[in-house]
Amino acid sequence: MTLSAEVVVRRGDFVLDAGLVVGAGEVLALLGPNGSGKSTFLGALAGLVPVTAGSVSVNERALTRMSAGERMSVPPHARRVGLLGQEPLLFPHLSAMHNVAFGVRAGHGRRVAADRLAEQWLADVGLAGFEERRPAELSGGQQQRVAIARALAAEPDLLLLDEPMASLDVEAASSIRTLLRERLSSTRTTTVLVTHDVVDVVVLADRVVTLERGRIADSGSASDVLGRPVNGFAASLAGLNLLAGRVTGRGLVAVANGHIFAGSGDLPPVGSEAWVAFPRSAVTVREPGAEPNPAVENSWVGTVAALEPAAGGIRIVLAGDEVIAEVPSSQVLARRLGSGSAVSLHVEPEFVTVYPRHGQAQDATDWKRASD
Ligand SMILES: Nc1ncnc2c1ncn2[C@@H]1O[C@H](COP(=O)(O)OP(=O)(O)OP(=O)(O)O)[C@@H](O)[C@H]1O
Repeated sequence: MTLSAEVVVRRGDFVLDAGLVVGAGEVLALLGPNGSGKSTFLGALAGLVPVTAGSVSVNERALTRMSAGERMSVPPHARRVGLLGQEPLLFPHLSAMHNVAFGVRAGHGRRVAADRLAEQWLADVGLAGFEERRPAELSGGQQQRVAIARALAAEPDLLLLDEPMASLDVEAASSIRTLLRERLSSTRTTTVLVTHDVVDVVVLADRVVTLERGRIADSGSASDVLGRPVNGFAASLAGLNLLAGRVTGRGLVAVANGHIFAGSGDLPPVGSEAWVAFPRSAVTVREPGAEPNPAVENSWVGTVAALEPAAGGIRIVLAGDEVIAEVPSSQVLARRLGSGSAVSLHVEPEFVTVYPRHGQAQDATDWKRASD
């Protein structure tokens, strides 16, 4: 089933004005900073949030048509659209099997064999033997498995996933992610997945769209959007620093604060605007006193504004500098770094990617201000 949506939704001062096409069986990840309109978009697709103008259809079936001459919206329960959020929202008084059987009946519109199919679904999500348990007798991860079985058993034309792993611990999230991947590909369910987790994108998504302030900011394959980001949100999700600059020489880009970066990639001509991207983890903190020569690229001095936890170490946030460094905690301890410490930083050119910047009015940190 192919989803086509082009909607305008007004919520107070906020306006969502965005379109999506998701191919049959495709999993599209919808990313964006807090408040960019992801849940509003899912709500519009599910029929839970009123659409001001535009249309939503799945294959040839219109779900919403809002124009000057027509106001039509299929109610949520009649859309054949499944919605699964952070919370499993199971019926507490029903057993796991009856929760799933409810989904089966919703999809098939009849009672026949619902329990048998539900049993099969529970086995498919790794819960054989748990049929008679009520939600309160299941772990959070097991409850989410039941919710996935219930949603997919209804054979929805479109499945909407709103951060389905966000409230699970790392281990449960990982197994639910694997389960979703198997089930979505075997059922070829057209899916829109909202997430803040890069692992969800890498494991589940065929394609990625980023939203910023209610508009589509970028779209493409996961490797395009995360490997060559054009906004700070996607860069941050990918663990990259992203700086806007201008090409000053072959492979050299001067960024806003005057630092020069040498890198490689799809090099635009001298004088044109370019992005400079490099992993936060590729930034090294040098010994104090090893002051950089300002004439040498990729080295600069900063002041530590804050130290934060990061995967595998400590994130160094610099004062008045967009660059973030993620280093092993041993480096921070050895150099006794703390708020206010001066640091000498460096990134090897082999980690620096340069690519053209076409007419993007926003700078890489705009999204932070937008989500404040
Ligand atoms: N019921 C509502 N009434 C009015 N405005 C709302 C309502 N719900 C959300 N908004 C506004 O709509 C905008 C988009 O919110 P939305 O929840 O869609 O963003 P999001 O991208 O899903 O954010 P998050 O990642 O934090 O969940 C925000 O500015 C929010 O304040």
